[in-house]
Amino acid sequence: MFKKIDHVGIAVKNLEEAIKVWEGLGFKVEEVEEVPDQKVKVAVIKVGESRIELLEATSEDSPIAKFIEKRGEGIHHLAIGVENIEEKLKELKEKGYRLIDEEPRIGAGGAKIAFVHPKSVTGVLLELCERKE
Ligand SMILES: C[C@@H](C(=O)O)C(=O)SCCNC(=O)CCNC(=O)[C@H](O)C(C)(C)COP(=O)(O)OP(=O)(O)OC[C@H]1O[C@@H](n2cnc3c(N)ncnc32)[C@H](O)[C@@H]1OP(=O)(O)O
Ligand SMILES: [Co+2]
Repeated sequence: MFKKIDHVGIAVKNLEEAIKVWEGLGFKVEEVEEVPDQKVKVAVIKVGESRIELLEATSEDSPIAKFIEKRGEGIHHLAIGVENIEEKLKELKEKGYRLIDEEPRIGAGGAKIAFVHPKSVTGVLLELCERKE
């Protein structure tokens, strides 16, 4: 059911500056994409079978803006690749996990994504991600 760690999301104040820092480490940004539905701009770094997602808010009311206001820059969410996101959401709902998204939404790279509330997952914002590889 779980395929792999799809990506780790990192909240950053300024994407261009963050890209310089991460590329200085030797990583390579594959693409930069805006995801208006999530009010974010994303820089994707491939690391083996997983990714690092650098996230900048595109509006004041972006979840990333609120997160940085409260906690500063840092790890924001953990995304796990799943075979069938609808099935997983149904299972977690039945088990009483607090779903932020009852239905999947479209995320970076056209993946189907849905979030589970951090209060239900030991303080971790969990993203389920179904991606056509
Ligand atoms: C591009 C796409 C993709 O992969 O394709 C993405 O990733 S988009 C990535 C951006 N989109 C998202 O994050 C969408 C899902 N996120 C949300 O719906 C929101 O950010 C929530 C997670 C519901 C939090 O929003 P809310 O307005 O409730 O903020 P809040 O500060 O009042 O947070 C409520 C409680 O959750 C905690 N909290 C908030 N954000 C957290 C996070 N990222 N990790 C762990 N805990 C977190 C706060 O500390 C607070 O706990 P205390 O009360 O104990 O202080
Ligand atoms: Co993500």
